[in-house]
Amino acid sequence: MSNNPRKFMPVRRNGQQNSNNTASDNDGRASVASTASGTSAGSLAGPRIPFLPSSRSGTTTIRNQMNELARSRSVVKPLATSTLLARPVSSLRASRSRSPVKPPSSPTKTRKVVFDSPATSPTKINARGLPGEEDEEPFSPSHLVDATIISDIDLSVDFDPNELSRMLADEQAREDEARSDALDKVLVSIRVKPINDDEEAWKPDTEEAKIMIKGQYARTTTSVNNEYRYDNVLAGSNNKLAYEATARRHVRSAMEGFNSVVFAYGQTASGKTYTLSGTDEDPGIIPRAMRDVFGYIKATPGREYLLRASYLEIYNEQIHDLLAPGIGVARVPVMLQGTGLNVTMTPLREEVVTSLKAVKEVMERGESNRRTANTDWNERSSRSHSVFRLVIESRERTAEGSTPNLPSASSSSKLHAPGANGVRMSVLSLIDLAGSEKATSDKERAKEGKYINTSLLTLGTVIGTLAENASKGKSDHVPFRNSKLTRMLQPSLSGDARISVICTLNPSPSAVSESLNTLGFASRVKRVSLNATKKEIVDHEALLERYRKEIDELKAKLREKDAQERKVNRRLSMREKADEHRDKTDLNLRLQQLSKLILTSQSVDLPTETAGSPTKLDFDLTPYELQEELHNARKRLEMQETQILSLEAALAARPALGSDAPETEKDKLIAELQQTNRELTIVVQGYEANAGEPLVAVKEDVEKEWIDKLNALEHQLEESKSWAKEMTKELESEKRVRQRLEDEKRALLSFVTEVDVHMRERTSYTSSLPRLAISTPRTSLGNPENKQRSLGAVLIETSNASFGTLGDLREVEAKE
Ligand SMILES: Nc1ncnc2c1ncn2[C@@H]1O[C@H](COP(=O)(O)OP(=O)(O)OP(=O)(O)O)[C@@H](O)[C@H]1O
Repeated sequence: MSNNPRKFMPVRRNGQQNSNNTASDNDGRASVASTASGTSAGSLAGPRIPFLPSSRSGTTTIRNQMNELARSRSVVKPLATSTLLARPVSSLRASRSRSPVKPPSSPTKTRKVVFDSPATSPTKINARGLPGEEDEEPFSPSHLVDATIISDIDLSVDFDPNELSRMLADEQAREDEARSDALDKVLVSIRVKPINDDEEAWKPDTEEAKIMIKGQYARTTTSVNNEYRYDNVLAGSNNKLAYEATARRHVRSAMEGFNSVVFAYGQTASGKTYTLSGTDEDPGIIPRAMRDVFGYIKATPGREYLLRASYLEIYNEQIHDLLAPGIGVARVPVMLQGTGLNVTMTPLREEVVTSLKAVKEVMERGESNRRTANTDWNERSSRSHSVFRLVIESRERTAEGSTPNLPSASSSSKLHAPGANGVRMSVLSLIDLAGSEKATSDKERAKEGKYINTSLLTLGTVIGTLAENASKGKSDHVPFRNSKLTRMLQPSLSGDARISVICTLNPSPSAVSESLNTLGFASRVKRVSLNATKKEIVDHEALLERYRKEIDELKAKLREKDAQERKVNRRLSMREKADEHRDKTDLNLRLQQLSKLILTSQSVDLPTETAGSPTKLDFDLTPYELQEELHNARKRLEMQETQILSLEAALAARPALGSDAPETEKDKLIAELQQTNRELTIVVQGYEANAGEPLVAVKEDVEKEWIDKLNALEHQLEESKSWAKEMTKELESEKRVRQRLEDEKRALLSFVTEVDVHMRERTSYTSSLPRLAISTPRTSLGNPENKQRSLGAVLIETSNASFGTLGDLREVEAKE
């Protein structure tokens, strides 16, 4: 389990873990991973329980808590999504109104109902799952998990509280769709920007989906119509509501195989960008749409998907690929080719995206390219049309086609036979149009304004003609070719897409005439008829199919190699064995890379947050924390792998240039290829640097450890050296003392010898004299030898007394 990063759930460090409803924001995010994977795992492969080390007693409690939480989710989540949806909407509404979802007084009580109260339990339990007081309805097993008893604690901490209502809204939308075929018309919504000024010229009625101009301002216009009705009229700043009302259905349609277009139209500063992009706190249509795309994949186990994103802008009637290499004007402009429904853009870079994070990265890159094109990018952004496109390829999953590193046994039974269906391909286009504006005296602005107004005017004319044709059954010429914008939108506007238009309005009295224009455009768009159909494309056109084929081939090759390996009596040299091993590793690597590009409900990860991993390994981390580090590192590597593959895919998808193509075209292509090559090199270098990062970290740590040790040893050495110096000094002084003593000894000996000689001479002289009657006591001096000795001893003692070194002298003598 720990080998598969997707199955690993990161948990905060330092013993913090998700705990009930007191979890912090960060905990909430961490548990998104578990909830998201837990949901799909619950339906296909059982609940995923995070890796937790069993040896550490401190974490055992955490593990128990987590496991309990996982068990509770495995019971509650599938029912919270699928079972609730399976019930009629009306009954759900009834049950919600009877007993609204409330936080329980004690979190453990609700869980007890799920796990500890078997049907035989004599305890009476009420509909809220609490023992004791009874409700009117007696407890029955069918109430075990129900909308009425699911409390917040049973949902993950990050569970969107409006998820249920969104599902209900979905159901409602589905019913609406089936009833009125609403998506065969353009969905037209008006969004009125809130202004601080009390004075507003317009009065939106969101309930009735109409907007009225206030009396005093109506008189100032030539319009006879003072009230306008649309599919939606929105006021306020809530982007979530705006998304749900205007774009959600279209995103789902795109996932189901219909081309879908959502665009915002309106005067400058009326709120188009706010509606499409939103803010960090309240994301707009594009980020919400992307989240729903991945949510849809997650909720659709029967299909597999390949997503490709592109981002472009139309500025001064030129299309710029915001993801293409080159900067600003150096970038090769995108050309529109083909006619009618077959208009294509080339060269246009499409990048395979496998996660929300990757989509965000693509968008940010696009924005930054936009910025480099013009220092005053903010100004420019409002003066160019920007188009974010997501190509969605999908097909039914087959048992063979299930991703290789996932457990297919449990899911294969749900899958269809191979080749049952072709590949569906659709494009979701999210367009932020430039703001329409009045004439200006500034030359540059006037030029931009001319282009903007030309394209918007052409859009209006095209829409008007289409509306006329539709309502009067005519087939008048539609001037699509008069602007790049309308030409690009031709396939969609011709009916082959589901379209939602959000017309943004500045309610200020000073903008009444612009607002009337916008409402006029909205009314015309409303009359356009659409007839979008699902498209199944031939195999070789779909990247998904190409990848799938390659995957199948790789698998076949691997099987063949395995079979060969098993053959008996197969003798291989070491070199052959190494080659074979390397071949297999390469095949496996490519297989894994391709498999990652194909998204399935199991592989999609909704949470986007990945905590930045520290670059150094801390050996004091617990095994669990190290596992977390590893997980983060793997995620980073995966992202880079995907980036490499996206670039490869972009290369593969590049249209081949015919041999008769003009030289300039060839040069352009070569320049582009060189740039792509450079990018690939940079990414690969980054990848390699990252891949080596753990090693670098280990090396740094080991080095640090050894440097510390070395310093300690050097210190020790210094101490020893100074000790040795001291010793040498002492020895020197000892030596000097010894020398002095020897000199003294020698002097003393010669003195003694001299004295002895002198004494002997004196004795012989005395003995030659006539004997004196001197009475000498009979002591030791009676013996001449003793006499001599005693004198020597006396002298020596005298000399010792004067030098005080007799002991030393004796010692030296003894040694000698
Ligand atoms: N519904 C809204 N709620 C709150 N603020 C809004 C809303 N609509 C627009 N705004 C604010 O009004 C300002 C202008 O909005 P925005 O940039 O979205 O206009 P725009 O139509 O995209 O302009 P342009 O055509 O020049 O690009 C921004 O500061 C934005 O935050």
